[in-house]
Amino acid sequence: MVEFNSNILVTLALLIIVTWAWKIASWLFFQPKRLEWHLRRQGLRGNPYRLWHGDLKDMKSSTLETQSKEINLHDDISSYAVPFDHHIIQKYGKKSFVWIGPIPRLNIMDPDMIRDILINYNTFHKPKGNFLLKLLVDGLAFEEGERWAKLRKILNPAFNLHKLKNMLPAIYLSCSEIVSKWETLISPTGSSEINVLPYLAYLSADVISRTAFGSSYEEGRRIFQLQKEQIQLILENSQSSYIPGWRFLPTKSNKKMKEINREIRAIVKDLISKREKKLKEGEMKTEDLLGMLLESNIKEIQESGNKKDAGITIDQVIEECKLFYFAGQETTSNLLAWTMVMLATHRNWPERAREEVFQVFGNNKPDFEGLNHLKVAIATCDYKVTMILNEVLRLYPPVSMVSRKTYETTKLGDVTLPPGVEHLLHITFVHHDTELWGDDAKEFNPERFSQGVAKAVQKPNSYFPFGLGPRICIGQNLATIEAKMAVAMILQRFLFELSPSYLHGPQIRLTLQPREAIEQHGEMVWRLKEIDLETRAILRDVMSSSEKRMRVGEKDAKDFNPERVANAAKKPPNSFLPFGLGPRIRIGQNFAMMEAKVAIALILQNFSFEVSPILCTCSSANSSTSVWSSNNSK
Ligand code: HEM
Repeated sequence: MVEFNSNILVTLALLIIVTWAWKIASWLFFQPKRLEWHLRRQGLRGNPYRLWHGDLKDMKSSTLETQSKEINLHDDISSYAVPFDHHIIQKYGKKSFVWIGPIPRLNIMDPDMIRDILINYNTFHKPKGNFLLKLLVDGLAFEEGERWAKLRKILNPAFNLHKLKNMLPAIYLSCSEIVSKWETLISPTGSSEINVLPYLAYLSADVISRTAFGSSYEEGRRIFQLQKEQIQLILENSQSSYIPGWRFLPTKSNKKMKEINREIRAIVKDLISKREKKLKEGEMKTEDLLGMLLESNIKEIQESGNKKDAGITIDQVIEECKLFYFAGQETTSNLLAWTMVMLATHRNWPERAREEVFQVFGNNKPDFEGLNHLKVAIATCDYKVTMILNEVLRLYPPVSMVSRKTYETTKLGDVTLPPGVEHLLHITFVHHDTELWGDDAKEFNPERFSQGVAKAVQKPNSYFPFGLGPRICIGQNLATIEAKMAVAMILQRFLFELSPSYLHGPQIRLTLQPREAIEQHGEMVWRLKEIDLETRAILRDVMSSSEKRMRVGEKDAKDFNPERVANAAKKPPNSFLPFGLGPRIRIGQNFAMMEAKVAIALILQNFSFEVSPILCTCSSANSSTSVWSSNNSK
């Protein structure tokens, strides 16, 4: 009997071992080989499958090698930020694939395919099984099918543009805190070098804290810090190959990640219960995301006739709140960081946008009483600032790629995909494609959006910084309002330029970030110069009078006649070149002009002056001393 039992046990153990061995062999070898055969048969190309790692090792080394170097602002960022995929596309063409371990991932850059994939969200799913990412966030962004539809229905009302306008005071407070802080950091001489990155990160975390929880940044601070730590751990883990079951092992980093997750959940839970208590006591209006989410949830339950599974549980509410932080913080702060880089290096654009900001905001700081005006201002401050933000989102899309996976045989264009293939929709590559955007695709030119997004694109679906279709970013309006408000308030108060120590090198760590943000030790510094109220008024006048000057004709070439410069465009090309010409034109041109305009305007406002009789105009520049006699005109 004992012998019989032990025979059964041995057979069972053997059976289990053989089954697992077969599963592992299939997962590591037979399945990838079968998928490869299907793809190659249909004209798709990529590296031959290499056991377990696929292309992961090459991907890691090519990223490290490429990103150890610095690039110029005008260089192509696609080959820098996503070097391996870029290399594969160059080598095998647009119909190519990359091996993510044993899984082939197609490179998708065709706008029609992008539409087909993102519209058919029930066929093309978000790849599941990324446990590490799930530790960081879960909820709407990772749900599928009916669960996703139910959640989206409950969450949608909270992100409605009309409701978001009620959050303007909260967003204003966050922006105001940052610009006031910068004002205090600026030295009495009026200009200072400030590392703006931490402030931009603070700003978008603060906006989420205030709009989601109606509380200050301080209360949400811990969540923000913990999520940053979690992202770091996840990135470290995701760089090694995936091993099934690894997550259950009590490794140091697995334990740390679970601990962080528990702490974040506890903080959010506490915030929610305080919120619910206040709601019950009728103390607080429901004008924050959490309040609206809870309200919308109650409505959903009531409309379903109080069905048990209608609405969402407290655990799901916690996940959504974590998701707001995750999805909204880094994305928006990177949008702002790239906007500042672009404005600092394309000086005519801040001037043009500043003019618009002065027109809608006036010279005064917007304050609480002026919030109604602010609502109108933000809605109308819609031209140049929006053009700039659209162009930044095109060139530096914070979410630079989205992925999908098919779990059944699916047709995509002229290819039939076997189940198990992933798709990477390269937002950056599509946004930089000269076939879709013209020869200047890689240049910063907000003008292309002057007639709106629909007219800027040559082919539909070639611009999708917020995704497309039913799963388009739910926070798009919130991010846009925050970015507009922040850019407007920064332009209204500061002139800025990049510090010479800035190193350009956009890299993807979940989002597309400046190199400094990743290296953490580097600094993305701007030389900020505060524009005081008086100067703002002068600046505004200088700007509007420049329009009048444009209409004036020319006089004799040797006379001092500033009016002629306004007509320089009518002169033969290249006959006015005080800052040089071509690609090496002085980078500081606009900054110098702005500074000179402000200085001259202030001098003219405060002094009348004349050249002293002792000034000798024919002596050499080195030996002569310019002397003015001035009278304070006040
Ligand atoms: C500049 C800022 C932002 C950018 C560029 C951005 C980009 C995107 C993109 C491309 C997607 C689609 C992902 C996919 O299809 O796989 C997405 C989805 C999402 N975003 Fe954003 N986002 C931004 C800000 C925000 C903010 C502020 C929030 C919330 C507070 C947010 C919440 C979400 C959520 C919840 C989803 C998932 C939607 C769903 O699956 O139904 N995002 N975002």
